[in-house]
Amino acid sequence: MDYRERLKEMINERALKVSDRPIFKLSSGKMSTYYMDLRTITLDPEGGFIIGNLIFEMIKDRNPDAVGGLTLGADPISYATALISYINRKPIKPFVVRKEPKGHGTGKQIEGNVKPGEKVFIVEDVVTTAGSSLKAAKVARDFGLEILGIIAIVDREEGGEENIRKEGFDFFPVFKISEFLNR
Ligand SMILES: O=P(O)(O)OC[C@H]1O[C@H](OP(=O)(O)OP(=O)(O)O)[C@H](O)[C@@H]1O
Ligand SMILES: O=C(O)c1cc(=O)[nH]c(=O)[nH]1
Repeated sequence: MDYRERLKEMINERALKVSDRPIFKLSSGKMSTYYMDLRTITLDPEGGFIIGNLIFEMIKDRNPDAVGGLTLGADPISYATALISYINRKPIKPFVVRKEPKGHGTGKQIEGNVKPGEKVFIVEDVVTTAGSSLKAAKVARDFGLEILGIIAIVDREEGGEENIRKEGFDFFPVFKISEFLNR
């Protein structure tokens, strides 16, 4: 079984929760009959290894300097991709975008070893409205990073892609929700 197939199996077995009533509250405030708890996979040795490999393969030929996104969902994805990139002798640095600038110390909103002018991909576990990934992309762009695109493990196909493209960013989902659910 290839990495994508195995990841799909893990999502079906572990991450996808479905109800006949809209019991899941989303980040946008909307209620949903299903929820993708991808942290059960991104924060897992096999899941992290597979995701790191899949994303590294997706981005390596664009020669990005770094990969990162909005904490918390993006963090294990960025770290896994960075570790796999190093093993493959093509290091891509991870970075973290805080939800708000740090209130003391450095006052930074972007943590990591990135510098203005570097090329980056923004990563995300789930895209619904894309509010979170666009926040990360805009903070990164304002810092001076060049955004090569936004990558999500799962796109819920609820307008996120349109919102991302409206802002002028490319979007590369690994899966669309229609591969898991008929809605
Ligand atoms: O496309 P959107 O409408 O923005 O929704 C998707 C976002 O919601 C979840 O994060 P959440 O807001 O639960 O925050 P967390 O990562 O801090 O848990 C998920 O990890 C995405 O970041
Ligand atoms: O929209 C969200 O907040 C959201 C949906 C989902 O399926 N999974 C998740 O982690 N967040």
